Amino acid sequence: MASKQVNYISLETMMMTSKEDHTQMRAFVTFLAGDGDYVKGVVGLAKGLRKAKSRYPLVVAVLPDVPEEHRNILVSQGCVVREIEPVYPPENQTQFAMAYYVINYSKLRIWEFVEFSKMIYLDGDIQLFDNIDHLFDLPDGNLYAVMDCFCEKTWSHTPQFQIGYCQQSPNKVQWAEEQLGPRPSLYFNAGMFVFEPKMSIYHDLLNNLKLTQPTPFAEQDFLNMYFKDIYKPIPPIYNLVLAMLWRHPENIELNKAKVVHYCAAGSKPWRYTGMEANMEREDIKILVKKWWEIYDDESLDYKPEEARLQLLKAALSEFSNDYYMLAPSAA
Ligand SMILES: O=c1ccn([C@@H]2O[C@H](COP(=O)(O)OP(=O)(O)O)[C@@H](O)[C@H]2O)c(=O)[nH]1
Ligand SMILES: OC[C@H]1O[C@H](O[C@@H]2[C@@H](O)[C@H](O)[C@@H](O)[C@H](O)[C@@H]2O)[C@H](O)[C@@H](O)[C@H]1O
Ligand SMILES: [Mn+2]
Repeated sequence: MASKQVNYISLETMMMTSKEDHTQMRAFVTFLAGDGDYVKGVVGLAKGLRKAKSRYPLVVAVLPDVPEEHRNILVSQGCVVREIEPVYPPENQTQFAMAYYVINYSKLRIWEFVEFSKMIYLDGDIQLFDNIDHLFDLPDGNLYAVMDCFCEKTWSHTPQFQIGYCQQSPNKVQWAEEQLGPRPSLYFNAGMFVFEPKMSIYHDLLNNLKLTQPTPFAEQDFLNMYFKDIYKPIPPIYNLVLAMLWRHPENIELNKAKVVHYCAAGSKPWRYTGMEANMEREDIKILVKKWWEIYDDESLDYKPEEARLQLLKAALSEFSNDYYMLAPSAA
């Protein structure tokens, strides 16, 4: 019996011929700036995506000031590291809600990652506790994100905060149109959003930025202005803004949260002390502990050989399906 000559084509060739059309390239993307401790957030995110068995890679858009050592840590965790140039807002006297928000405009560079047809942006202070790959299948042409909450004092500069209005509970305090003008459009938290990179949008974003007076929530305000006509809200389980736990508990089912956003003051797990307002809450302590369990779990570290094997298995199963369909029936 002649040995069955099997020509093992390269894994890369297999992947090139895989069913998934390469215009359907998809990835998660996050943003990292500075040489500080946010790199821990990104490592945690990479491990959380692995624990959730996501099919897609994590691209990290890094500013030039991210040190080689941090970039190597991210590569060792299976991340795709892409350096971007900073984006600055026009000259301004704005008091940003947080002084460092000025660097967050650099997030806009992710619209030029056009080798990907669809991406999900996640802040570095976000963690996944369930698989959200299905969000990549949301219809094209919209930007999908979770609605924010206006009740924290970081919003004290806004009319909605001053009258106690919040889009999360629109009937609690009515928005008086005659005095205040039209109700604000639905407003999303820019810590997580599903979007399609496109050069035409990228250039239009940067051109519009030059003409837009910066505001306290920096690029988040700008993105809400720019995408207000195509923004589509998705449920809070996809970006639990922690303040919702004490501001709108009726809107939250904590055990169903697939994505948690550690954006409340004092809630960054890698800096957590429990001293700031609301940080002594049991649910906050549990969420911080859950973040550390993933961060410290060595079984979730990236293992290149295992990753290649997974790729090979996926490619072989697709390839063999095609092969048996094409191969002559056995004699
Ligand atoms: O020194 C910093 C500050 C911010 N970021 C990135 O910018 C995102 C937005 O900032 P942050 O999450 O602190 O804003 P918040 O959601 O807490 O308002 C972070 O998640 C990080 O991805 C960073 O890499 N280094
Ligand atoms: O640079 C502006 C930032 O704006 C957002 O911050 C949050 C945070 O400040 C909370 O403390 C507020 O309560 C919340 O409403 C606000 O959205 C995004 O999460 C972040 O990625 C970034 O875009
Ligand atoms: Mn954040």
